[in-house]
Amino acid sequence: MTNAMPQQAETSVISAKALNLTFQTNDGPVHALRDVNLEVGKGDFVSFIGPSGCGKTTFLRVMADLEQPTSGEVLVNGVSPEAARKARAYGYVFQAAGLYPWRSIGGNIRLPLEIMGYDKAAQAERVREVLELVELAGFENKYPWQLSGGMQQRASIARALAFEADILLMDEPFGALDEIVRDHLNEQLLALWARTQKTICFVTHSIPEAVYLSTKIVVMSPRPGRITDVIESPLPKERPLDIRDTPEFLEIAHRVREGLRAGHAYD
Ligand SMILES: Nc1ncnc2c1ncn2[C@@H]1O[C@H](COP(=O)(O)OP(=O)(O)OP(=O)(O)O)[C@@H](O)[C@H]1O
Repeated sequence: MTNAMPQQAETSVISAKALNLTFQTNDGPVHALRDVNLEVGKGDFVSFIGPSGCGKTTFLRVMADLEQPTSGEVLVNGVSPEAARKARAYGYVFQAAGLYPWRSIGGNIRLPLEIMGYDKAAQAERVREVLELVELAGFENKYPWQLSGGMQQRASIARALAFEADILLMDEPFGALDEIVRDHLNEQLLALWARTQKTICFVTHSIPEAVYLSTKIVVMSPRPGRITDVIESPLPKERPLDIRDTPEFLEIAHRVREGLRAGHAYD
């Protein structure tokens, strides 16, 4: 018997077409994004890597409806970023954990749920679930200052996961952490991604981090901010940390480095 179901075409979760964004500043126009085209499939883990000022954060902010493009189009889940924001299609994790110091960890995670009108029982259930996902079960009543930097960043990820969005936008979430903690969080994030099947857009400055985490690596260069290479990773989904010593890993890292070098102005 043949399967009569048509093969499901890969659905684009993020689709950018001829995207341009120019900031008007007192020193003249800044071309933060120039002719950016990108398709991100469901369940992809996409890293954006490039030197300071190449438009990584701006691109993420366009997806999140925090910046408006000058021209071109971005669709998130097939709709405008504004419609996606209203539908709570994504969670956003910032560079700094950004937890409210006067609220407990549980209170911080509950905040978006309170705003969205989840009832008390559903809030409690969701907080418990996401704290487990980021391995912070039992820390609900602690305050941010009682947690290490890595734990705070995990709590911030838990908050972004709380309202069950399919997309996670992460702007250099581990940039301020030391390498050992960062390695550990990278492992945990991969496990979380595998468990939840989310689509993740992740900004980073680190080549090993981008190669270790991603199914797709987007290399960007500044002035004007544009995409110079998109690498589909041949690495398996199952990735122990020591995969970073394999020839396949080093080959991709080399290609990313070459892409960064080609687009670098050295000024
Ligand atoms: N609101 C703004 N007004 C004017 N210029 C801006 C604004 N936001 C960003 N820019 C400029 O746009 C360019 C891209 O900035 P963006 O923050 O997206 O870069 P980035 O690649 O994320 O950098 P970093 O790695 O340092 O975070 C930079 O030249 C920046 O100075």
